[in-house]
Amino acid sequence: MSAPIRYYYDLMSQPSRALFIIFRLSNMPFEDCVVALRNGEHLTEDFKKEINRFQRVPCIHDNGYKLAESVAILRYLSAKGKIPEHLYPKYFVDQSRVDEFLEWQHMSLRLTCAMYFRTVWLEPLLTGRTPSEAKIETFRMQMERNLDVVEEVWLEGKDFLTGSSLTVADIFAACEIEQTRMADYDVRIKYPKIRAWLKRVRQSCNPYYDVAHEFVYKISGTGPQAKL
Ligand SMILES: N[C@@H](CCC(=O)N[C@@H](CS)C(=O)NCC(=O)O)C(=O)O
Repeated sequence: MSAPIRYYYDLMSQPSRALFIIFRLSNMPFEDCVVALRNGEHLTEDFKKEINRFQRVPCIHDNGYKLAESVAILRYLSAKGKIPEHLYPKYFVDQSRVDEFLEWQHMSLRLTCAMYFRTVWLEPLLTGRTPSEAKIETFRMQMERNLDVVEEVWLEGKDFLTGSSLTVADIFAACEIEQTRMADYDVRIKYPKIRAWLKRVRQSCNPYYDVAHEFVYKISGTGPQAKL
């Protein structure tokens, strides 16, 4: 029997949380390798040489094979039979619908939610400088253009992003949207479909969803009951 994969992650990172939840739902054993981004643990030469040449999380080591990029990791483990079909379909047509979302989200939902989070929460913390209202507004508008697409296109007439049941697409998306809580953004106010969908995603993924988001809840001061 081969050793479990080594999973390098930080639950402050959206794609790290998504894979964490997916691995747990898949009953896939992994060796916990927590990387504290806030302490710069990924910025050392050792990390670059031994763990991930891109100096980011998430990444895995599978019996010496090193792989980064959350979506590549997901596809690799699915090809190895580690991810159940209901989460990431094997039939190419169904799979392509999930892939469509995974490709779409990188430069739209992920980019703009992450930029909003960075501008409102992370950069002030790192630099001590407060962003201007105009800058916050620009990033909020860019993010909301993509939240509009989730609300009006992806969630049009269905309970989950790609159909009637939960897939990895929902998990990746929810983790990106949850990140904005830490920047005091409440997605529930403008987006009733997203609000109801997030509840479904959380229910379908718990207890792992709440475990993965513990830190997000704590930082945002919004406990599980008060939220979504
Ligand atoms: N496209 C990559 C994104 C990875 C990524 O941006 N990771 C961030 C955390 S969410 C990171 O490690 N940042 C550290 C840094 O940039 O210094 C994926 O999906 O895995």
